[in-house]
Amino acid sequence: MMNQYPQALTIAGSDSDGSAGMQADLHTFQALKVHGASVITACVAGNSYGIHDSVTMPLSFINQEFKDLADDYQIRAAKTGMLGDSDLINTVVDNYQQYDFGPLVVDPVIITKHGAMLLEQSAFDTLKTKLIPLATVITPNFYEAQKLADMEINNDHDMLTAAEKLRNMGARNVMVKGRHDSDDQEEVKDLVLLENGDTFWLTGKYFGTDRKNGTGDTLSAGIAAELAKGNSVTEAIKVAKAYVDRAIQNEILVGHKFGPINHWATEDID
Ligand SMILES: Nc1ncnc2c1ncn2[C@@H]1O[C@H](COP(=O)(O)OP(=O)(O)O)[C@@H](O)[C@H]1O
Ligand SMILES: Cc1ncc(COP(=O)(O)OP(=O)(O)O)c(N)n1
Repeated sequence: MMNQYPQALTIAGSDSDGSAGMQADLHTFQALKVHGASVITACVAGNSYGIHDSVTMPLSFINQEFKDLADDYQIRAAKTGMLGDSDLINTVVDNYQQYDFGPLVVDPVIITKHGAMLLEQSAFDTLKTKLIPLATVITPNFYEAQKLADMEINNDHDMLTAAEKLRNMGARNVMVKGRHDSDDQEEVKDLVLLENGDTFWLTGKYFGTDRKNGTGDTLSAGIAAELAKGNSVTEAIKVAKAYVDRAIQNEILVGHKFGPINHWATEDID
């Protein structure tokens, strides 16, 4: 009998150095034993020193990618990553509403941890009003949560308020990722607000390294992979978080500066 693997979809940008974007998503799908399909929205040219150029895909091409997958594959969950501008978001939303690709994890990619803008400011409203209401889970980082909730986050209570604001925009479950920008900190704390109003915190040891590109993409792809297997949102988030933790804490030497996390970490340790 042929092996069967659940199928998941990443709707994201390509990152040429393989550290983030769609490449990180596909590494994650592979490691978590899910077949990864992709709708490519944009391409960025870059390496471990930074991003140097980007282009977006023609909207007609994106429509065709969706159609071809819907015609043939059985996608059980999807995630969005870099969407670039308002037209792209609208195209993704229209296609997602037309086809059945299962639960949707929205990683509201706005800016990389090294400061490259990956979403036009003029698209923030479209993101909030069109895409967020489709999210089964949304995974903003600290900066994105502040931008989307239009508030400053200074403490745990603020994180919860921001999560509630995002849920009021229509996201069913929200994971607000905590700060990790100071070598003085000992832990990182992410907050999860579930559809039923329950909350829990995920804490992990802060790991000081330059080799941590793609953490957010990996986390959201991990959640999508586990949802494609039929796991609950809570289980999916916990598995994805554990995967990212291992990938950060077992550095690999790829690139000369800000390198990728380690997608072999679970294999190497087990
Ligand atoms: N240096 C670090 N040490 C430990 N955990 C980290 C570190 N950096 C990020 N994480 C974790 O990685 C996950 C992805 O978050 P984050 O890096 O904030 O996303 P993004 O790439 O979207 O900015 C979160 O669970 C976060 O807590
Ligand atoms: C094409 C592309 N998409 C997304 C990112 C950002 O990746 P993310 O994992 O959200 O953030 P970093 O950890 O890389 O900052 C990217 N760089 N390229």
